[in-house]
Amino acid sequence: MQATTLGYPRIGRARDLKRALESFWSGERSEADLEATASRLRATARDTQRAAGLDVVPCGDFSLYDHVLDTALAVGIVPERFAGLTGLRRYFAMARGEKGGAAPLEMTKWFDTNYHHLVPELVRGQRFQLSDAAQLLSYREASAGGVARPVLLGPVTLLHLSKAPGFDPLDLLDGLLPVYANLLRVLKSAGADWVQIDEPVLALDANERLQAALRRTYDALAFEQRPKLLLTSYFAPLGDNLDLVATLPVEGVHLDLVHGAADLQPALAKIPADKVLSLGVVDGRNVWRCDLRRALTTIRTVADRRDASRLLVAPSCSLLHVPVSLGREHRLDPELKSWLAFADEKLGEIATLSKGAVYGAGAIEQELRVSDLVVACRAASSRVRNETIRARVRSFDAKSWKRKSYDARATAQRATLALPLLPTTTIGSFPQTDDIRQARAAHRRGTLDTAGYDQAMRDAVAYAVAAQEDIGLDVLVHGEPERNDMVEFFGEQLDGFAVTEAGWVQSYGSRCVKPPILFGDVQRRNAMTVDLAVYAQSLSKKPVKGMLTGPVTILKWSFVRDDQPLEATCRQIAVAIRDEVIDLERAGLRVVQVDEAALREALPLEASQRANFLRWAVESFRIATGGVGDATQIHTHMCYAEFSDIMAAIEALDADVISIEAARSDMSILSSVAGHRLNEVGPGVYDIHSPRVPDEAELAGLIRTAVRSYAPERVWVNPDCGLKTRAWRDVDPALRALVAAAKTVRAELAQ
Ligand SMILES: CN1c2c(nc(N)[nH]c2=O)NC[C@@H]1CNc1ccc(C(=O)N[C@@H](CCC(=O)N[C@@H](CCC(=O)N[C@@H](CCC(=O)O)C(=O)O)C(=O)O)C(=O)O)cc1
Ligand SMILES: N[C@@H](CCS)C(=O)O
Ligand SMILES: [Zn+2]
Repeated sequence: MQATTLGYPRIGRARDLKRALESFWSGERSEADLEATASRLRATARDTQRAAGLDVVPCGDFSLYDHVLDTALAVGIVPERFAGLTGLRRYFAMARGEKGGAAPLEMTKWFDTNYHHLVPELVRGQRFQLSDAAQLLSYREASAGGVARPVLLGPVTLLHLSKAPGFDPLDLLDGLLPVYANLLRVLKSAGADWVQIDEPVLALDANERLQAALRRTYDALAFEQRPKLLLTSYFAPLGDNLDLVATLPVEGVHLDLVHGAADLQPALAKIPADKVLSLGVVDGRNVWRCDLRRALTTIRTVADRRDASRLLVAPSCSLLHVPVSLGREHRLDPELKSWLAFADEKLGEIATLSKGAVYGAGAIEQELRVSDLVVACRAASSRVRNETIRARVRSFDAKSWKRKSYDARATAQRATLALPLLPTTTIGSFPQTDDIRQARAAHRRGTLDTAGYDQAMRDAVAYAVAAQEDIGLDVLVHGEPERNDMVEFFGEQLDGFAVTEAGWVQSYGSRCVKPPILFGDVQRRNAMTVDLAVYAQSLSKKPVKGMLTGPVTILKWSFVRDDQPLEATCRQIAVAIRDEVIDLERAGLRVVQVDEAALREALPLEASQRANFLRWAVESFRIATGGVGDATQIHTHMCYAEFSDIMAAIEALDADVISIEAARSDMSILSSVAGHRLNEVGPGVYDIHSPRVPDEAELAGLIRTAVRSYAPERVWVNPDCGLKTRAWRDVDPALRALVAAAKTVRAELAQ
């Protein structure tokens, strides 16, 4: 029995990677500095995992930006437009774009997580070649001090996640497999005994096309001179893919026994006994301490039937999705803290379980007792349940969210808002400048008092409103300066949530989030956003949008309690947001946006669970937004473009206006939107994830595409997402170009 992980957080304890990347991009630090930080981070990850008692440590799980991009580069998938570039310049151009340069790769969510990966671009007749030695180097680096297992993204998942205009990416599999075979040979000759090959497509519902590709792949890779393969999938049960997995010619299989506990018995029956099983019993997606006794029972069930030398104890998935260490949390309530385990604490749990499995429960008696106590205390804690909240939440039913028809609402809204055709707006946030962040940091440290901080935020709002007036936007926002993050900000104010000091998790590249911890019943104590929204509205005659995060997004981007169905938790958040929407309307705001940026990402991977999820997700949104009058215009926003499969649910949200990401994919989302009654739609025309500043002609072209596929009187013009990551020097010209482009197309339509 050996203890292992599938991957470790890359960003470092103090977000060292973020700082190293951003200073490299700004030209302050050299490539050598960046590589030195990366190498130090990999060494620290290895040392930490070994010191925690892990027997096998993964390598190659580190990435400077994204592991899907790394894999694409390793096999030579480089779009033609980057052909003139090499090395890190090419790498980051593909990841983020360059000013005045080619557009970067698209970015999308890694399965149902808040981690974004880049989308490799394939062409017909795509040639592959082994072109990057990163895996080999990381293996050499890691194996110097102990047993290391290289991690590779599998060929089927790589192709499945890639863009292949007009053809099936899996058609290219035969050309790709020899490159993987070469890579495996190289790793073998460097000494790698095992390679972890991640094929999370196996968490998707079984389909013949993927299954055939997986069969073809692992048959082709079943040659003698290669390392043994540990095939992993995670985030959902293998389900109907289990029969396939059980018969693939690989030497080991990982099971996510947290999200796929139902796989265990069939896996034991079907996976041949001579294969290694990796038992993912520690939750790699959430922050609750593992119920060690329960996990040990699971491991024992397997150990009773299998040779222990062929078992691994592991987290359910890579630890990429949880913060690094609880060691940096000094302000968390001690009771709540005692319930938690971040990545480093999870390493300890894995090592303990492996010890308990080898030497018996007696060898970990102390740890089991503490774990039992935590489980019992959490279940009995008065912090978790509040009957008053529960009674109030139960009182909301379909009557509470019924609004009049869109047509009736639109008439009322047109009368009060008096907007032009193709109204222009933004998604909510304006640049989080150094001044804003420093004011917040000073306030946190106690060197700026609350009055001073509030004034700094009001100044930022005034600046944003004046800028929007000057630029000529039609519906304004206050700019969200007071929000460290669109979810954490609400987590700080709602009962039932706790926030961390340093619980950072990578979202994309150098960008991180600090998901709040939703541990108990949720309610709103006080108005959370009304003051600044009212202040912003007082500065302009144009309508200002109140700005809130929706219940599904708050739920999805928090670490959520696992002691009740998500539906019940989401409803509680919905009622709290409803109170805020109503307060904004009462305070005079005529437009309120309730972002559901995470709705698509929250869609369960298993098709059988989707309808139920979509029902309660839609109900939650409608509870949140259904308390206002007809003339109040409800906007929502989603910054994840893959939603052709949830269009009916998006329609059922019945928002008056929805803004959606579209720019990086050349408005291809419009083909899904057309044919649906989505009321009014704002397909994003400005890709805010890139430092590129779009020009007016490019934006006008995208707006023309939009009005060709959707009735012009229902089209809005806006960026893809919030502007918090950009600088005013870029935002200002980009939004001026956006307003000018809207005017140009408006004039064309009037002819
Ligand atoms: C829309 N997106 C979001 C997602 N998930 C969320 N939870 N929130 C989102 O907005 N998922 C999908 C996308 C992902 N997009 C982004 C975009 C931008 C960021 C980002 O910029 N993150 C920031 C961190 C934001 C934050 O919390 N800032 C704090 C400052 C924290 C800080 O740096 N503190 C310093 C201390 C400073 C001092 O004391 O001197 C420190 O801790 O060292 C704030 O504003 O107060 C980032 O920098 O990565 C994320 C996702
Ligand atoms: N209102 C938020 C939405 C991001 S998804 C923002 O503008 O940053
Ligand atoms: Zn967004």
